[in-house]
Amino acid sequence: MSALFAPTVPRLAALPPSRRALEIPTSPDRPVLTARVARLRGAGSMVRGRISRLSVRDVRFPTSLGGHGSDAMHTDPDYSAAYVVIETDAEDGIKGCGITFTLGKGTEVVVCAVNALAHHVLNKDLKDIVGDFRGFYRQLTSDGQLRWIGPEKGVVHLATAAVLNAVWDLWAKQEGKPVWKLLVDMDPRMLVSCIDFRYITDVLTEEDALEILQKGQVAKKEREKQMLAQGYPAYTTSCAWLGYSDDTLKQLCAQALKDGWTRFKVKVGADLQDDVRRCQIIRDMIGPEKTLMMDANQRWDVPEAVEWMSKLAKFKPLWIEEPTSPDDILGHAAISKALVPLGIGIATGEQCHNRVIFKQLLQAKALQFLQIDSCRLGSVNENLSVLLMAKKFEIPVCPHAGGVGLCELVQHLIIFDYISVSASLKNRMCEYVDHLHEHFKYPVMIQRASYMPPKDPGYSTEMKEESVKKHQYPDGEVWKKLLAAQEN
Ligand SMILES: C[C@H](O)[C@@H](O)[C@@H](O)[C@H](O)C(=O)O
Ligand SMILES: [Mg+2]
Repeated sequence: MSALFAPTVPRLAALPPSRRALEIPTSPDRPVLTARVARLRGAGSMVRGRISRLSVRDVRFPTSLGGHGSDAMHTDPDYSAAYVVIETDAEDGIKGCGITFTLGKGTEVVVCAVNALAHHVLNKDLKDIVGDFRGFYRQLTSDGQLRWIGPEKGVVHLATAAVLNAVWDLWAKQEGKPVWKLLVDMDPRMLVSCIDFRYITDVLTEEDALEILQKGQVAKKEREKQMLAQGYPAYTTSCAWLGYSDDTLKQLCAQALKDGWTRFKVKVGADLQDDVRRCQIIRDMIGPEKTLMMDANQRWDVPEAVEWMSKLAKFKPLWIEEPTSPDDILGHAAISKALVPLGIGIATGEQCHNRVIFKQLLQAKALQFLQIDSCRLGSVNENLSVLLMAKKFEIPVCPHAGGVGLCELVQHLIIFDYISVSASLKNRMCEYVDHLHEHFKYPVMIQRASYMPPKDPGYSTEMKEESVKKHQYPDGEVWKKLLAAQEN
């Protein structure tokens, strides 16, 4: 269902001045706002226009019909997105598109949350937003009424990500650069000004962040060239969804090997005997040298995770992903302590609420591979803080991708990370899943099992209008047919 927001009179205008002050969460550093805007202008920035319109649509793909995306906890996922488009009055016709990844019915709840946040964006000058991005991020995440159903977690945070992803897309399009390049070229002080450091200054201060980013400037040009020539290494999850038959698994694995893939992820966690059989098939097919990862999608309690993985250790997995609840930091630490001696690392992050939980996972030595997600955290802004914390703790970042659009988005973050932050490819790779790219205007490009840096301006978030129309729920052609068939 589509919800459209025409320009409205700002809600604040109706309030007496005394209340207005209460309604606007002040930016931590509003006094330097003008300095930042000046810096933007000084950098020859092209930023322009006032946000005049925001629309959000519920777009769903019936992936559950083929068992695609299935795991031990999500047995029938319909890959979906709350798809946000923002427009400005700048008359250049450029729109910012943002998504957040959801599953089926969850989308309608996220769409409501985007609508509830829309007034923070409407009638704002893009220049003011990006000139004080930290302040704007905090305005969205500190809404005095909406933060009660977060804060910075769950539905309201997914919605924040969709909105901010659209802002980043708009900004990068206006600058004529892909987001990764916008970030790589950005002055480190400006990058730092996009991050909300609240709650993480015990491990990462603004000064620490600046120092990391300044060090990252060294040999940056060479790393950029390297990325453009070779791309960022990827692994595939496409062969081994839990709902696939052994025949499908074998067929897809054979094809992936032919296509040059060397790193594979298999879903586990529902039934031990099934896991043993499927892991044996895949290990036999890929041989002892290629990399295998396992993903339990939060299925186990802590002792169960250790016991189960001890039985799968013979298949030499590099990591077990989400062995238990994503909120259980100490549980992850305990599992890590038990499994690292067996050569198995812990990976987690696709359902990690925010930078605070990532901070604690790092502090507690609860993970060996950190999986950022472009749509679960508060967009580029919050992801920047996590990339910098991971660098400080020297933990490799291996982003979560797949779903619908996650590969398109996260490639920008990890390419930036390599060029400007980590400067390392050791133990690093980005997830790839071969679904639904055809619905995007600027789909990812994979060559030799690597992500080739996107060249089109923006965040690669724009979907093809005909795909959106067809898959909108429940009125799109695809869903009308499916729903009618269900009734008969
Ligand atoms: C429901 C989804 O497909 C998940 O299974 C998927 O994101 C997965 O955890 C992954 O790591 O790719
Ligand atoms: Mg996973």
